[in-house]
Amino acid sequence: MWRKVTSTSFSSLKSSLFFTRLHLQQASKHNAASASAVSRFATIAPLQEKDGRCPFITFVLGGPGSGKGTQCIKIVETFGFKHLSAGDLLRREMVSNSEYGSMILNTIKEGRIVPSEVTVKLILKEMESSDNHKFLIDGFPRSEENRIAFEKISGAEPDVVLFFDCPEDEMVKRVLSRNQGRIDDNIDTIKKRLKVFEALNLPVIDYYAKKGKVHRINAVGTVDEIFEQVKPVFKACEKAFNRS
Ligand SMILES: Nc1ncnc2c1ncn2[C@@H]1O[C@H](COP(=O)(O)OP(=O)(O)O)[C@@H](O)[C@H]1O
Ligand SMILES: Nc1ccn([C@@H]2O[C@H](COP(=O)(O)OP(=O)(O)O)[C@@H](O)[C@H]2O)c(=O)n1
Ligand SMILES: [Mg+2]
Repeated sequence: MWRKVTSTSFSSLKSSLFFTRLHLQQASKHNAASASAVSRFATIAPLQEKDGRCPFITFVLGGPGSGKGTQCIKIVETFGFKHLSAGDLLRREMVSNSEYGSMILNTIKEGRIVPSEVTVKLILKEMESSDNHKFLIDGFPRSEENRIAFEKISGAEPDVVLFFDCPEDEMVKRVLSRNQGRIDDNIDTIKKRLKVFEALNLPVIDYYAKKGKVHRINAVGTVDEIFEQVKPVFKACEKAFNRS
C-alpha cells in the first residue's frame, strides 16, 4: 500500500514529484473532458510515496507495432520496473464481465481511445496495489485527455517519456505478423490506429518534449540494438529511482 503523506514528512518531499503535484493541483486550466473524468474519480487518492520512496513513472509511447511491449519486457528484466500495459488492462477489463466490456470492445475494434475515466482508474488501481515503486506505463497517455486526466487524478507527472519512433510501413508489417489473436490487428483497424496515433498521441509527445522529458528511440533494428538505446536512459536515472 502507498504510505500516506503526513504534514511532518511533507517538507522533506518538496522536490521532484511532490512539488510538481502541488503545482498541478493549483493549476486552474483543465479541459472539459478531463474535468468531468476527474469529478467522477473523487474517491481515488493521489499517488503516495511507498517505503519512503516517490513513485518513478515512465510513459512508454509509440505507434502500434513500434515495439513498446517488447522493449518493456527487457526494461523489466534489467531495471526491475513494474510493467503496466494500458491495452492489456483494457483487454482484461473487457473480458471480466465489466459494465464497460462492450464499450471497450467496440472502441478497440474501431481503433479509438477508451474514455480516460476507465483507463486511469485501471492504471491507478494497479499502481496502488503493486509493491514496486518504479512503473512503466505502456501505451498511455494516448491523448491529451488521457494525459490531463492522469496528471490531475494522480497528482503526478512522468519522470521519463520513451518514444519509439518507427516508420508506418514497418509498424504495419509487425502488427500484421504479431499473431496474438487481437481483434484490432487487421489492416482496416491498423489504418485507423495510425491516424489516431498521429492526431491524438503525437501532441502528447510534443507536450512532454517541450518539457525535456522525451527520449526518442529509433525503433528500427533488432530488439537488442533498440534496447542498447534504451539502457542509457535508465542508467542515467538510477539515483532518482530511490529518491525520497
Ligand atoms: N525490433 C523489432 N524488429 C522486428 N520485430 C519486432 C521488433 N520489436 C518487436 N517486434 C515484433 O513486432 C510486433 C509488435 O511488437 P510489440 O512489442 O507488441 O509492439 P507495440 O506494443 O508497440 O504494439 C511483435 O510481434 C514483436 O515481436
Ligand atoms: N491509453 C489507451 C491504450 C489503449 N487503448 C485501446 O487499446 C488498443 C490497443 O492498445 P495497445 O497499447 O495494446 O496497442 P499496441 O500499441 O501495443 O499495438 C488501442 O488501439 C485503443 O483502442 C486506449 O483506448 N487507451
Ligand atoms: Mg503493446
